[in-house]
Amino acid sequence: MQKKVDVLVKWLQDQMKETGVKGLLVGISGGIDSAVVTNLIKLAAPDSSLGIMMPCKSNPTDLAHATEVAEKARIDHLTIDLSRTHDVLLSDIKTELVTAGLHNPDQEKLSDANLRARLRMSTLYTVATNHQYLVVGTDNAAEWFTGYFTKFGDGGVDLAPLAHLTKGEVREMAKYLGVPNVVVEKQPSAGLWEGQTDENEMGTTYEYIDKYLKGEEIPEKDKSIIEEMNRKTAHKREIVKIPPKF
Ligand SMILES: Nc1ncnc2c1ncn2[C@@H]1O[C@H](COP(=O)(O)OP(=O)(O)OC[C@H]2O[C@@H]([n+]3cccc(C(=O)O)c3)[C@H](O)[C@@H]2O)[C@@H](O)[C@H]1O
Ligand SMILES: Nc1ncnc2c1ncn2[C@@H]1O[C@H](COP(=O)(O)OP(=O)(O)OP(=O)(O)O)[C@@H](O)[C@H]1O
Ligand SMILES: [Mg+2]
Repeated sequence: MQKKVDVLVKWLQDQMKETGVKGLLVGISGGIDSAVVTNLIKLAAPDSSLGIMMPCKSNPTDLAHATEVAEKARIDHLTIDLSRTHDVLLSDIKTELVTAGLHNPDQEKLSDANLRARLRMSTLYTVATNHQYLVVGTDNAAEWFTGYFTKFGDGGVDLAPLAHLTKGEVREMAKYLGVPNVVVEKQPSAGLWEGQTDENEMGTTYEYIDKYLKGEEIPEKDKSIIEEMNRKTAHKREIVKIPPKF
């Protein structure tokens, strides 16, 4: 595991050198992926790394876990609460849509959720510009393959160091790096609405996604969910589409 950590830390340091930035930052959610990235950026840039907690009508336990992660990693951190901003922007958008007779209530929960992820992205880039840092993302191989992230939200980052690690490998790395147990053991959740868990929403499990990625056998039903997610989200892994030259 030390070798894997060394490879990722060196890669992060190389990216800093190549781009000439002064440091690295990450959003710390209280979940395991950002906990691992927090530790990696602190190792890569001990004096120029930053974690940002961004509750947005979130469960207060998540902020408590995020604070534990940051304190244990001894990383500089700050909290920016996005609840009020989210309320204002969402209600302004909704008012205009309702007035124009264009509001679609069936999509309300998802657009509310994705706005949270995109406000976090905007916040991270605002601080990144201020500090001349890069924004480090937390997507692991399972999330990257299935496209289980918000396009230009938590997917809108400069670097994605965990993109080749399965969720199981992220968990092993978290234990190795000393991430608090309560974070290692909790259910993965995007925290975008009350009671959301990744596995419930996806309709399959990280265990099956990890197995699939390692070329192991999994039930046909899960295989088709995973392949369908991958197919439908191809656009999230590409840069913006442009028309052919004319
Ligand atoms: N074929 C295509 N080519 C180009 N663009 C295409 C497209 N199909 C949709 N789009 C665009 O993409 C948008 C849909 O993508 P997107 O906005 O990402 O939205 P969508 O994939 O519908 O939702 C994001 C999913 O990621 C989950 N999530 C989000 C954030 C964090 C985490 C987590 O694990 O922490 C999970 C969230 O719970 C939800 O299930 C459409 O509104 C459209 O603008
Ligand atoms: N409340 C939050 N504060 C700061 N950053 C957040 C918050 N919620 C989400 N994020 C950012 O969005 C990323 C995507 O969330 P995601 O849930 O996939 O990762 P995680 O919470 O670290 O791990 P897990 O998938 O196990 O819950 C987080 O890793 C973090 O960088
Ligand atoms: Mg989470």
